Amino acid sequence: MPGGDQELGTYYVGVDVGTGSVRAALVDQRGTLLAFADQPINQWAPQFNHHEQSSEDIWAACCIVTKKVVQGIDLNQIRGLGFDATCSLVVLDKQFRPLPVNHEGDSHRNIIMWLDHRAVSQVHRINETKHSVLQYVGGVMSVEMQAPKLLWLKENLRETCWDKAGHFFDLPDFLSWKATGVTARSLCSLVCKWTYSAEKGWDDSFWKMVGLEDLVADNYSKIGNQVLPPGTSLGNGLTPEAAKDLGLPAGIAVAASLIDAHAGGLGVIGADVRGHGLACEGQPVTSRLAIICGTSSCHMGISKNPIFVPGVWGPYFSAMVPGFWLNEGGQSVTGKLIDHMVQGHAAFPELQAKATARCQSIYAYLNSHLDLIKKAQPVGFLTVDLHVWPDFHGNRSPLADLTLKGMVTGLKLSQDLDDLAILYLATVQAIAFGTRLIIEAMESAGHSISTLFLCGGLGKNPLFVQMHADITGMPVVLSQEVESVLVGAAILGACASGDFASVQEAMARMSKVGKVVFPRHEDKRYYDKKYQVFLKLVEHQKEYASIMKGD
Ligand SMILES: Nc1ncnc2c1ncn2[C@@H]1O[C@H](COP(=O)(O)OP(=O)(O)O)[C@@H](O)[C@H]1O
Ligand SMILES: O=C(CO)[C@H](O)[C@H](O)COP(=O)(O)O
Repeated sequence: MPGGDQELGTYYVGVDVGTGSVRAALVDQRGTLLAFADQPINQWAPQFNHHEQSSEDIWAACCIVTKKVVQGIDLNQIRGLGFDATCSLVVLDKQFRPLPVNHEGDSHRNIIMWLDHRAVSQVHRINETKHSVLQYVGGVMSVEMQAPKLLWLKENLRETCWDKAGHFFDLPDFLSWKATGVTARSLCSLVCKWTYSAEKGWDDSFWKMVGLEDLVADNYSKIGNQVLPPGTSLGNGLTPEAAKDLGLPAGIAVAASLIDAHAGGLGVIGADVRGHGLACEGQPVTSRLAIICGTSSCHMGISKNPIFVPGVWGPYFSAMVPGFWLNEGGQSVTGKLIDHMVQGHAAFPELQAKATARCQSIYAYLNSHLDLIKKAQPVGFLTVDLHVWPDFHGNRSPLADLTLKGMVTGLKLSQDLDDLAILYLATVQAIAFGTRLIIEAMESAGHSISTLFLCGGLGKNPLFVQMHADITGMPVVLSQEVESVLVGAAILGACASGDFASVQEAMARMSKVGKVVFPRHEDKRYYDKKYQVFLKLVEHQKEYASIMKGD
């Protein structure tokens, strides 16, 4: 059990690999960040819907940020290291060298990213099998999961990739292997993205039915036949080679990893909420929904018994909080959608110039511009005649329809900064309405949610947070540490070190409430009307598709 003085001199390193950058933090036993560093990472999009990265680039970025956060620290005070990452697919050959996942044969690009939608035909065929494992991914497998991507590689890059492959890793597991030499996979990645069951293991019949029987033949050695709960200490800890790369002592405990959204969930969901006037105070932790909002948004709700929510991933046993089932709703592009809408507008250069002149981020500038133009009315009312449907990259939850597209209605001929600001507001609102739709689906299946715990890059945007509160009608809790995903990664390191008896204990000690944003109930009628329009948009989109399909 950690004690007062010991707490001050004991640190963990958390490393978070997001879509756009790698971040690291030095975190103490109270969950306070003492140092933070980040480093952008490369992405390639060689064709539409293909998104690739490099495991060598990502490891190099992990090394840069880790070295930075431990500078000037007595390294003996670091007790554990935890990684989280996006659920992207890393491909290595039998000697653990990168293999190309592209027609160009560029082996540097050996990662098919999570948001890659190349395997559309493969996922359709997988879903047509109606195999029972699909019950545990919301009834429909997503093109963003690993089975369709593996099938795509087998069908499209047989000689250059599939036949030579020795190891297919989820990115979080690649990182823990790189740090320790241990190829064991995390229960989190295998359960959430690879159809593994925490209770029954792999289902041979699924892999045979979808045409990936070769993975069964060698007892799943390429995709993982040793599976450990997140936070378990791996092998003999950090290898001397990885220790040199990262600037850390060899032998320190390294944890079995988590997917990034799940690390965010650990970083926020277990906080002590007493004294904040929240409905979840004194209620089970199952009344909390963690929302991790970066490039995408992930909605993580837990339950004591399995809850089957059509179109919402899961239920996954012990994939985030041990002993609890997890349902994971999601929106494939949120931060990326806001960036896309803003950067693609004709007034973007003007916005950039004005924000730079004021030394503000473009989003801080847009938020203050909206405050100027709203006059006496609430800011959200500026979009009375402008509505957005946000599925520019398909719908992950709860419609589970990757064919859906984005929609905007209410456009005018002007293209000035006011228009840009209002379009940005309507996009933020559309994402919040998408969250409301996911919450409604989870509640009608049996969840009972009263409070949102929001983190990720979009948690730094006060407008995004307020709109989530107003549109869902629920309070939004922000953590004391903005970089809560890194707190989640550090919690893994803390568990691996043995300093905490359980993930739950580490969560309770290390996640802390910061600010609470309450909904403006007086605006409810307006948002209820906008929600009606929101639902009509998708109904109409489906009608258009059906008209165009008809004779
Ligand atoms: N200070 C900020 N203000 C407003 N939005 C922000 C800010 N920082 C990041 N974002 C938004 O957050 C998104 C990235 O979040 P992040 O958690 O870093 O993503 P990822 O983990 O996917 O790399 C960006 O797309 C951007 O829209
Ligand atoms: O599928 C996911 C989690 O299960 C995430 O959407 C994916 O990992 C990307 O995360 P981020 O938006 O933070 O980059």
